[in-house]
Amino acid sequence: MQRITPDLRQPLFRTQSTRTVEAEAAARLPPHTLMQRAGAATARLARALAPHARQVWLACGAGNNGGDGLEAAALLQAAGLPVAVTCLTDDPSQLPTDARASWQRARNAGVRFVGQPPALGAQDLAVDALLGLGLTAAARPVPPDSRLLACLAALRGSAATVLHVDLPSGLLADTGQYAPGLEPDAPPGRGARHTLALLTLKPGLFTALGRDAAGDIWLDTLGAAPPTAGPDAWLAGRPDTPPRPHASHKGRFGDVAVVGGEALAQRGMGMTGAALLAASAALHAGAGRVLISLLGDAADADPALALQPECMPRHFDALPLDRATLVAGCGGGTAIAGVLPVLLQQAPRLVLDADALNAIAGEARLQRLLAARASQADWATVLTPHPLEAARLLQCSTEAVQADRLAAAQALAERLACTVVLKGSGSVVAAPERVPLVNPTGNARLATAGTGDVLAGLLGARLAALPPATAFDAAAGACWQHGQVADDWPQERACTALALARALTPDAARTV
Ligand SMILES: NC(=O)C1=CN([C@@H]2O[C@H](COP(=O)(O)OP(=O)(O)OC[C@H]3O[C@@H](n4cnc5c(N)ncnc54)[C@H](OP(=O)(O)O)[C@@H]3O)[C@@H](O)[C@H]2O)[C@@H](O)CC1
Ligand SMILES: [K+]
Repeated sequence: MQRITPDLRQPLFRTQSTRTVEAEAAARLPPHTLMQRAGAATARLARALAPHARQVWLACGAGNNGGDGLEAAALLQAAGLPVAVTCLTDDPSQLPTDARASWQRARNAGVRFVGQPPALGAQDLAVDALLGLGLTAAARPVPPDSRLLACLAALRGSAATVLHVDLPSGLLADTGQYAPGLEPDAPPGRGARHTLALLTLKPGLFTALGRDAAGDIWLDTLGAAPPTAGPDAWLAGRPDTPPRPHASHKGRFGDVAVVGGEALAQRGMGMTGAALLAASAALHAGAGRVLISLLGDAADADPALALQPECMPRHFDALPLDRATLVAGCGGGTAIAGVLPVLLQQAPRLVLDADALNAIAGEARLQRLLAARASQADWATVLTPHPLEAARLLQCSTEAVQADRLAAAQALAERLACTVVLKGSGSVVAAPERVPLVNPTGNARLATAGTGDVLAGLLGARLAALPPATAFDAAAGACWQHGQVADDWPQERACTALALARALTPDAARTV
């Protein structure tokens, strides 16, 4: 069993791939072995998480996830713990074969079966074995049974430590969304939350609503052989940032040019701050030189630029498009559309964010110019949409993007032939013909204006540095570093976008 941390890259498998792993393992082992191993791993972690529990309550569903819970209940009872089980079926003949055997073992061990969830205190432990990999998203004609809903509400609101077996019940393994009718309808309880993933890690644990539902994640492969097929996605690990040689000069770390920051005078909505944040991030992340080209009359940016004298203002026409890494769109307003055709056709390394994405979504010609970049050898293009911007580009709703974030990011990457960072909880990095990646770092402190601009600037710096990173690796590294700085942020200090930009370093070290 291992605890999952952001440092190590991990393979992720969707439901279908996990089913293959399960079938291959089950075929090699005596009957019931996998469930016994799953129950033993659950019992072991349960005891480690709540060594002083006065009560251990296990909520067990009517499938094999429930079987894992029943198996754990038998072992915990045998170890002398005060165990109570609520089982969603009163008739064991309704259980699948393995789960039926575990039900019998729990009975034989003397486990107490209770109809209703018991009251639990903060030192107690609840084990969630209601629904796992067998959960389906299809809407059901009959509403979920009231005992299931009561158990889910008790688990979710519990003050006790909760250990979810394989998946938090109700959460879909592939997407990190809840199945219809099983969404939480109250704020979560204050107890610690853990998930013990079995056989494989599933992408839904790490993106969309999965992070909040799952808490700390553990993996037990149950001794199953690694899957023969490659993973469906990767959980990113700490990026490999090469050390900077002593004999360095600024040319080695590249020029980043930020284009955006529509002036207040343009439409009465000043957005120069966004471009300045991206520029500051690029500078602190180690770009050799940072140029900034503001759109429109930049007079209102002068005081801010004076505070960051390392950033060099440039007219758009004076930018070295062929040599610099361009970060375009941060606070770009409508003015960005005017310079996009030139950027798309002349800038070999390009990060497109915010209003640049909105402009592209609204103009077929810009989409064609974007897709055409793929035919240029060694050109790199990264898009950094949040879910609404991705929805505009895909011409669908935000809900459709969030319903399967991995699939949406991949679809966008294939359609526009570039690297895509779909931002949000568990940012997804996708590129044509690459296995997508989910970022494990970051937290809700990043949900504040300007942090997206910081990410774009950081990405620009990673793309500009030598030795050259691929667009995919630069994007993955930037997401990881951006989130890690927020994860290391001192509790008592406000995490504003500017402070975040200034906490970046060239080597992804912890510096806050
Ligand atoms: N086999 C093995 O050896 C091993 C299996 N393992 C374990 O088995 C788990 C998978 O077990 P599984 O396939 O039996 O499905 P499971 O997650 O228990 O769910 C089935 C239940 O869900 C219900 N249900 C479905 N959708 C629903 C909805 N929308 N809304 C409401 N209810 C819904 C469905 O209801 P039904 O369709 O029958 O009405 C049925 O009652 C896996 O996660 C791991 O823990 C591991 O121990 C390794 C060894
Ligand atoms: K579960």
